[in-house]
Amino acid sequence: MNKLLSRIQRVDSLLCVGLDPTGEDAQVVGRLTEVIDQTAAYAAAFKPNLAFFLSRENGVALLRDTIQRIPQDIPVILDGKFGDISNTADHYARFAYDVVGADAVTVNPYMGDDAIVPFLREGKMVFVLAKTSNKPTHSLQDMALTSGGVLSDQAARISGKLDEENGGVGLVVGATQPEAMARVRELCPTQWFLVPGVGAQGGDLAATLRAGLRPDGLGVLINSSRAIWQAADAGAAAQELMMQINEHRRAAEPAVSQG
Ligand SMILES: O=c1ccn([C@@H]2O[C@H](COP(=O)(O)O)[C@@H](O)[C@H]2O)c(=O)[nH]1
Repeated sequence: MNKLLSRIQRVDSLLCVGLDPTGEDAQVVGRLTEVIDQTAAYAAAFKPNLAFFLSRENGVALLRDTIQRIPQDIPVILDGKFGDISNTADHYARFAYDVVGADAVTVNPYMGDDAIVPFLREGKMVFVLAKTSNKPTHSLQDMALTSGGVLSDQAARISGKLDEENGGVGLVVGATQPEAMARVRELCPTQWFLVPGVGAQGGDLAATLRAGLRPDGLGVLINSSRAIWQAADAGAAAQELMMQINEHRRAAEPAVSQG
């Protein structure tokens, strides 16, 4: 958490650069290096998605080398959407933190706090899936609870409780449904949101920031993966998105932190 805050303050950015490497194995290391080097100046964090590494021969080594390439002061969120019984989750946590060197992970809360607790470690962050950016036909997240609200509210509450007890727990909230984000922000007024869904998925950046930003102008990390990876100039794409985010933050004055 401190690493994230320090980084955000140093670069005045809420941009998370997603690393979902596609393309031939022979080119991928070069492209990863290029994207990291060109975008690092604008990145509050990087988010490699585990699937894009595991789908390659030597994917774990590629992931570890990629994380090592990222400047040390930039937090790395490993998007693995982990979620299993605690004994197994403990091994996922060792993989994420000790084997590949991530600073944070994404976790699926379907199996309850059991699946999340093993990832709570001093100095690390856990982003719990709450309201994701996809819009499935049959959505568990939108199922009504007899107690009122929907199932994703319960994920938000679990993450809030764990954050109160341990610190370092945020949520994943997609940018594609700003009204849902406003609801999660109401339930979780202080926590950090990792926000995928702008760029390739078409999320509305302005509406997302209006709904998700905390009064201090912080609290959201806007992720973009394909739109940066596929850009002819990844650095320019990242800089442009960082500037757009900051314009919207500034427009949401008065309480915005200037860095
Ligand atoms: O709700 C979610 C949770 C995670 N993701 C992941 O974020 C990136 C988004 O990629 P784009 O290319 O910017 O669309 C990708 O790794 C997803 O698996 C998400 O999209 N939505």
